Amino acid sequence: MSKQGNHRNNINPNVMNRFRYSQETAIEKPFNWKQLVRLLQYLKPYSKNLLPKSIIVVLINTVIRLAIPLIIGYLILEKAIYNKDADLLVQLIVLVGALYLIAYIANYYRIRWTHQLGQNVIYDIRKHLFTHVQGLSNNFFDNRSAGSILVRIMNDTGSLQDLFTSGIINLLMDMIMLVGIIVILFSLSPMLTIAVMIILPLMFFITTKLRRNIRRSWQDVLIVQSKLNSHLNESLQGIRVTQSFTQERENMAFFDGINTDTLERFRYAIKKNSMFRPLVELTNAIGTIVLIWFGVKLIQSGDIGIGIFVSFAFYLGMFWEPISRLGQLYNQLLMAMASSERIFEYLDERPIVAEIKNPVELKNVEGHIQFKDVNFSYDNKRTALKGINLEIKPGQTIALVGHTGSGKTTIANLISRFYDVTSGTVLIDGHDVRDVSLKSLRSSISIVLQETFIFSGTIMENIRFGRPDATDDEVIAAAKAIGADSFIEKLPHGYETEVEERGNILSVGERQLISFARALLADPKILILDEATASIDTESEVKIQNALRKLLKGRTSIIIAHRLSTIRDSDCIYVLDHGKIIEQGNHDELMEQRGEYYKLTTAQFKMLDVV
Ligand SMILES: Nc1ncnc2c1ncn2[C@@H]1O[C@H](COP(=O)(O)OP(=O)(O)OP(=O)(O)O)[C@@H](O)[C@H]1O
Repeated sequence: MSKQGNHRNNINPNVMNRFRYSQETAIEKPFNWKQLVRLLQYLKPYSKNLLPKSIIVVLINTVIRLAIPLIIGYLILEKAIYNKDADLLVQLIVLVGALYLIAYIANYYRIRWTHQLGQNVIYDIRKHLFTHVQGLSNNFFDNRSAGSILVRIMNDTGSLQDLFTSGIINLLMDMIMLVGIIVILFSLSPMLTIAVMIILPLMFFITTKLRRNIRRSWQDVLIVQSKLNSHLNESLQGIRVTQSFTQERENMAFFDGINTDTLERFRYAIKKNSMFRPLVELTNAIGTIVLIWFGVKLIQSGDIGIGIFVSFAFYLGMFWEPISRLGQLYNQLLMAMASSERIFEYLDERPIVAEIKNPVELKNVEGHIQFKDVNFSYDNKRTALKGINLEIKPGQTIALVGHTGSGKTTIANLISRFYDVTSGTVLIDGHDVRDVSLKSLRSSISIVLQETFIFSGTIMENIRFGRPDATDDEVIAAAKAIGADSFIEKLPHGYETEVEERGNILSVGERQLISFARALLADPKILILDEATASIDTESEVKIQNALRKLLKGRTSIIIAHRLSTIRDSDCIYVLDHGKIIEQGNHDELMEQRGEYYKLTTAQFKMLDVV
């Protein structure tokens, strides 16, 4: 700990400030039944098989455990032994043995089925959450780190496991047990019962007093865990940059810091948590003392027999068990409340880009795109696009050029409806994109980005991503058409070479070629190339130009490029500046105008001359 502290002290504070992650904020809400009921909905699919089966075995087990002390104390001691009835004694012993056996079998199935039930429910919640998160709009992901989303899908659902595995079913068992014991105790000796029950308020006090503390401390653990995940995720993704700037020590210092924080908060939560059981056991001890002291007096005065006292002792032993377990369940519930609040927060998140009821299904897309007076802001503060009007006829190729941050990618984002316009309309084949089903819209568009995402799997699978039903021959044909085939053939296992997530074994240009092949195979009507050729060297670019010509043929294409040589042949070039179109026309027209495009082009030629 002190070592870690020293480690941190030597680091420039400016560096430590670099590590800021969008953090989970603790959601403070009191325990609420509505939330629990919502959580319990996940049991519904099992209401006809696993749930009733588990309840039946729990009931059998509970009833037997309740009956045994009565048989031993009241029937065996008070009736059979007291009356010296040997036959009855043997029968009762056989009965107790048989009941124990049944209880053990029931218990075996209780454990098996409740665990099965718990695992199934967690599987369902995780699936529901992942499916939901996957359908959320881009702005959701803009504001959250991958690490914090990961924590909710994995850790938060995981912490519900105990509740569904043992908690809920045990709750039933414990409640029946408690009520059963109280009823039996009262019927055996009301006076002794009242004496022993004096401890109940103490129990209640303990559970309510610790309640808030425990809940908060578990939330704290989840918060730092999410920070740790975010940092790990970022560190691993940026490992090369970290190593090249020799920032490992700073990275490590920060990691140490949050790792220690996690450990400490966990320790604190455990400390709070572990106070429950000893306190329950303390009350247990007090109860036993009261029983012996008061029970012996009642026996001496002849108010109760020895058999009733023995039954009492049995029941008292059993009585604290469900109370202590209910305390445990209470903890589980508090943790489940914290986790489920966080899970439901995501589940209640609605995609901002939502489909209308009965959306238009785009069929036989022609690829006619129009922007009418489009204004857009990502955050309602800064304007990304201002008064954009443009029209791309089916099969045309247009180019978007302009300085960094001028709004080129934003136009592409609005065509695919990753975001909705702030005002104005974007039309595809005459339909407002907001009226069109997202699936039919996005499956008509392929986007090739500069930063290509390669999924873990084979090269073949990666190219097939855009059209999962394509045959191997079709995949290979697409790769050949693009010119990717020659480098793929040289890989150790050709098309079957496994690439890890992000495709680290491939060069940036090779990844780019794969994404071209992916786009060609998907055969979209609309193609968006966002800086897609930026990572390809000039020699390969000649090949790529040929491939591009094939790729663009018969499609409406939008090319975003800083390297202006790639867009010369476009039907129309739009020059953007601070979210506005400031010039438009084909290459020759714009060169004649001697405006911004002319300046950009000549600047690039001069740079090439210098090189
Ligand atoms: N997800 C986002 N949230 C908030 N603002 C954003 C987001 N994405 C982009 N912006 C802002 O919107 C403006 C336009 O960005 P855009 O990505 O369209 O620029 P660009 O012309 O494609 O730039 P580049 O040539 O660097 O790719 C910029 O000011 C940028 O900071």
